[in-house]
Amino acid sequence: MKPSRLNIVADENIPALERLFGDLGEIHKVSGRTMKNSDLQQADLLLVRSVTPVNQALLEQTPVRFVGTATIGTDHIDLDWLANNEIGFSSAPGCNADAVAEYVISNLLLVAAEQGFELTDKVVGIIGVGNVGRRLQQRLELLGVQLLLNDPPREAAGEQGFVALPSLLQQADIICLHTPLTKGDHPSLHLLNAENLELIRPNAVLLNAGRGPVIDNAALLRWHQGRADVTLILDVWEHEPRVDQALAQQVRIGTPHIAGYSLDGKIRGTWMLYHAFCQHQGITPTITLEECLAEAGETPHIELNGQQSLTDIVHAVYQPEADHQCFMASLIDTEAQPIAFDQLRKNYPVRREFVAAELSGEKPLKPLAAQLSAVGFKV
Ligand SMILES: NC(=O)C1=CN([C@@H]2O[C@H](COP(=O)(O)OP(=O)(O)OC[C@H]3O[C@@H](n4cnc5c(N)ncnc54)[C@H](O)[C@@H]3O)[C@@H](O)[C@H]2O)C=CC1
Ligand SMILES: O=C(O)C(=O)[C@H](O)COP(=O)(O)O
Repeated sequence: MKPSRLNIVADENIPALERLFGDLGEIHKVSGRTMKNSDLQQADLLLVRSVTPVNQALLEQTPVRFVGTATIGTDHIDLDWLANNEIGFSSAPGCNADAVAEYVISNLLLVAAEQGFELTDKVVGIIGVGNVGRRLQQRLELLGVQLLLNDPPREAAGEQGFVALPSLLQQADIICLHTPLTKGDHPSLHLLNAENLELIRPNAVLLNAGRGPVIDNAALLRWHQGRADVTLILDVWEHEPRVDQALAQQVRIGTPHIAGYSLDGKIRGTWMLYHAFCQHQGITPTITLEECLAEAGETPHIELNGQQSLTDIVHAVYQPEADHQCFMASLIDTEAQPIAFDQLRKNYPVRREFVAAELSGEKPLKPLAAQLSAVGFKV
């Protein structure tokens, strides 16, 4: 006999679960990393994050009728199996795209300050111009940064304005990877590899906040051992939660797959699943995204005094160095490292998006006001 309330199994690291799904059913929280078929024997609805492979092994002979992943990426989901078994599905496209764009901007401003250059004197190459890449493009363009874009699937669909990957690698001073992990047309697995890493220009910055296996990590390590002039910023790792210790020692900034971890982005992800599930069930959603975000709390307050630079203000909201230091400390015990990786993610401090920051004090003058607005602050 079907229970009158839904049985919902959810990754314990999904925020706002009770707020959004509490009225729809009983929520059973489990570890996403170790979730198994036996956890789902009563489940009608399954809510996951990126660390749970959702496939036949997990779902066969369970009553699950709808799967939601509170993530942009879907490489952990066997979409064909879900479709063939008439199981409803939703991801959360774009939910944390602003967070990733802000992660990139914070990191680039950090490296620019350290190495004494201006972003406006550099060419930034964006590989993968979807929700994340496009938002990064828009913000950098407004800052006056020169861009090169690479996105073969969009180009094949008739969109204009792209360059081929080898040209981008040869010409860009800063390379940002934002492709999904795909294996079909235009596969992105090992998109950067031993052969084309050689094209990267001296003193470049290479940042990956897409998926780890988009760069062949073994090739990256070998290549970088002879190319220490290139600054590496890695948020994602080929075999995470296991991180290649030697590669981690080569990076300027290393983080445990948290580029998208703004509280805003995470709540938006859960809300998008709530909305999609309501639609699937023919229920009218009663909770708005704005209500949920208003309950997020902990808004950053920044008192402007006329002395701060764009970098100071951006870093008052998000400074990647702290994440990097925690990440490096998590590598010390090699055996416990994968567990520490997940712990850092589970206990990630509240990080808000730039738009949530409240600026008070001296009104910023041009050009700072324009720069703040370009990167996403409400000025
Ligand atoms: N580090 C993190 O915390 C996060 C990582 N991600 C990753 O970033 C990826 C991108 O996110 P979105 O921009 O929102 O996805 P999206 O689906 O909106 O855009 C992806 C873009 O990449 C392009 N693309 C696909 N294959 C390509 C290839 N071989 N070469 C160049 N471009 C290619 C697509 O045409 C599309 O325009 C996600 O799939 C996810 O894997 C997303 C959010 C957070
Ligand atoms: O949205 C995506 O795609 C991501 O990569 C997420 O930010 C990853 O977060 P988890 O789902 O692994 O918590």
